Amino acid sequence: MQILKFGGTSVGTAESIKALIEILQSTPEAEKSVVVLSAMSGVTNLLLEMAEKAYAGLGYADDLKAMEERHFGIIKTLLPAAAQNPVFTRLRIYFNELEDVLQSVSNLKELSLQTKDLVLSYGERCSTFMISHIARQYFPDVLCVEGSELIKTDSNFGQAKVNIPLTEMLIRDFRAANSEKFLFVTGFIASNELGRITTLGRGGSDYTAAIWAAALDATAIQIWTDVDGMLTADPRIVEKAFSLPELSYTEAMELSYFGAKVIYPPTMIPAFLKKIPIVIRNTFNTAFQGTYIRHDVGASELPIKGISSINEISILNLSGSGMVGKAGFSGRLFSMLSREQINVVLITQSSSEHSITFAVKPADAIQALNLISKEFELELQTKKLEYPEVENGLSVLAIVGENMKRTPGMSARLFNALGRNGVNVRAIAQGSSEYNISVIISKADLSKAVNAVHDAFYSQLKKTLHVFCLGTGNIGKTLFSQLQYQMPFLATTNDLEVKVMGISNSRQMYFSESGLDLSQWEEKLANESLPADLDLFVQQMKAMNLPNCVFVDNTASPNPVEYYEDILKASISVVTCNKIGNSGPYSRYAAFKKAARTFGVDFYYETNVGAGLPIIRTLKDLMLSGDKVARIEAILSGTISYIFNNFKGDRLFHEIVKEAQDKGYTEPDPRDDLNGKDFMRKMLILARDAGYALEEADVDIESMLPAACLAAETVPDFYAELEKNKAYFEELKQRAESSGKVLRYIGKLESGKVVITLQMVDDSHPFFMLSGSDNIISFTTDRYKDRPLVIKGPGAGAEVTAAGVFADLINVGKK
Ligand SMILES: NC(=O)C1=CN([C@@H]2O[C@H](COP(=O)(O)OP(=O)(O)OC[C@H]3O[C@@H](n4cnc5c(N)ncnc54)[C@H](O)[C@@H]3O)[C@@H](O)[C@H]2O)C=CC1
Ligand SMILES: N[C@@H](CC=O)C(=O)O
Ligand code: NA
Repeated sequence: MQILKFGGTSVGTAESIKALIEILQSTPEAEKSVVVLSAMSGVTNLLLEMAEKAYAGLGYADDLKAMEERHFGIIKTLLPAAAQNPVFTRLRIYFNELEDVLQSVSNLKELSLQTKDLVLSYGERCSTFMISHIARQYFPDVLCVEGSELIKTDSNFGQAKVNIPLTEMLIRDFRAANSEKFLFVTGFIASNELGRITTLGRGGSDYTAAIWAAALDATAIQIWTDVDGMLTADPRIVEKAFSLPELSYTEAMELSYFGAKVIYPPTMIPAFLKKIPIVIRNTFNTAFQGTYIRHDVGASELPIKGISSINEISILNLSGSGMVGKAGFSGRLFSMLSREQINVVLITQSSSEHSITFAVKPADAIQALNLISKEFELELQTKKLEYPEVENGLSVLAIVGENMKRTPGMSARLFNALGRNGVNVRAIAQGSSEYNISVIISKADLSKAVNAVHDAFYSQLKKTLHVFCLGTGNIGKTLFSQLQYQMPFLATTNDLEVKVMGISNSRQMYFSESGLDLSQWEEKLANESLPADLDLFVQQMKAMNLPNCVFVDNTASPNPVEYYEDILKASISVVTCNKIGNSGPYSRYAAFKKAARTFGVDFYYETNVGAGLPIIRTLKDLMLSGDKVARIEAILSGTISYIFNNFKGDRLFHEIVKEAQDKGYTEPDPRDDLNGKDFMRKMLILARDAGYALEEADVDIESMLPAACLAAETVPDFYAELEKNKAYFEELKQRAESSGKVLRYIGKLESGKVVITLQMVDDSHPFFMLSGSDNIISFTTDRYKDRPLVIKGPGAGAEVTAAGVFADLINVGKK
């Protein structure tokens, strides 16, 4: 025998009532079960409003009419004409009674809790009578039951306490006397010893179901609602929240305590005591098999069951020497609050006993403050206690699950996710049951925090990186197409999803609420963009306050660099291929590193040296493991490498430079390659990463260009000068070729000094054999002393560079 309870939305429309009937029809032995019904959705609130209007002397006739019409509409739609009359008649009686009650409220200007309960009772009475009659069309022995007569309570109207033994006896007797009937029972309402209507408070119809289940030893309670059971988090906050197949009672309790509104577990206690399983089902999606809440849950793969949250909370902090070692202090505090019906949501106490922090609903905060002022007047006056202050604008986030008890590292995972996302934790509480760890955080961070924590715990889901990209040139656009192409691969092999939330070039910027469709970035920028404004771009990125957020700089501009430190300090990781940041003043380079370390985010710039080649990463690993770099020798200009590798036979120097530019090897301004500046930047960055605090002026560059080329004021002038000086380049080439050598532009770091020189090397030199845009780097270190560690490969070009940026992004995502 089961109890089936249908909530307000499940009885709210003709469609949903049809669905309810279908559910009953497909329930095996439905007639043996008991159906408990709520009022039609919105009706309870409407009744309350009518009562209040009557009390205020305002008109309520329209509302009453609307309520009547809603019910009558259902009757006309779902009952054949011949069956309608008795239902109309009964409901008219109810509406007349209700009108009389409201009229007296209006006349007497008196609205007691008792009267309110009476007014509210018409919601369940109307819906249950009506639906039981509709059900009669399909089931022969339906009986509508005024549940209020069987559930006996005290006279605490609005939140009456049930006399369980008496109620259970009445229910059992009633059932025995009607054993052949299919019972449809009003939820929520009960009566006191005088037979006056009372109500059961929050979650009242669930409570009715649980009471009936316990009284009749039901095998299960089905709670039919309008969502897919209990979810891992509030789906309005977390898009990826998913339905839980199974929970223990305790987990359901903990989860619902903060938030999850599907059921109100305290009402389930009668079922809990008798170990009756509860299943939450969706009237509008019967394919969903339900969330089971039961005593004997199986082992779960999930590290936690869910994340619950309270959007708005206030905290009070009480501190002072008067508390230390004072037995009974907290007892006095909390019993006083409970006496005054102030619900304390969470408590933390420092082990020094010097302070207690507790959280309450914002509406209770001022009252709590006043009560404390009174209760501890003496202690406050004698300064044994500090005057407490209320802090508002806070939220609670809690992770819940029985598995936490057995698994170490759960809190580490929670705090790591919060820390990396710059969520400051104001207070922490862990239930001694270890089923729940709660943190108090700023309300502005709640959504980011819940999403970040959800990503951190449910690793079987894709983690989402929220990315903001500057630059849509050579590298930027290649990155977008790689991202777009690799999206499915990322999802399957890396459990990662990359959402580009904002893009900008130097002219326009565009933000997306839900992540940009990368096949449309050009149209979006062209048609739906704002004028580019870097300041605003960064502001907006911060304001969106998204979890796992990354800023990507694919420009060659000094401007974005000004924001890196600030961005890192906002707990947003930075990935950059722009070398200007790391090769500027050393103090700024150091500040980036420090900000990333302090705020627990990543600052990745692999492509600053050798494009996608793993140079920065390799050097970092060497340094991390305590190795010392004695010497670095390298060819790090892909452009110059390409030029020297192709400057052969009768080819002209300036033509090959143009070719390198067309192939995307050069900087946006190719002069930056040929004048050695780009190479200088790379050597400087390497030297700094190797532990040398060098500045640009410390790098000695031998120019490979005649002075006139270096002086060219524009890029076209530069090309013209290169052409004019073709004899110079020709002579260089001849000299090298005639001695069986090749031209190489080589950087060297040794003893803390960096030099970049133009050399001619023969085939005995390790840098002799290069082709295309190859870079080569050799590290001589304490460990790689006799034979250096060498990395070689294409060191320029859009594909390899964008791929390096991409890899940096993925590495941020992996954390
Ligand atoms: N080409 C290569 O092989 C490699 C290039 N890089 C670096 O990649 C970066 C980008 O190079 P390219 O894509 O070739 O340059 P590009 O000139 O093709 O594109 C630069 C983009 O940045 C945008 N931009 C400039 N200032 C901006 C600002 N203040 N705000 C927003 N957007 C701005 C421009 O509108 C353009 O979309 C450079 O820093 C370069 O050093 C790094 C490694 C290798
Ligand atoms: N312009 C650069 C590209 C890589 O940083 C080069 O030619 O090496
Ligand atoms: Na690299």
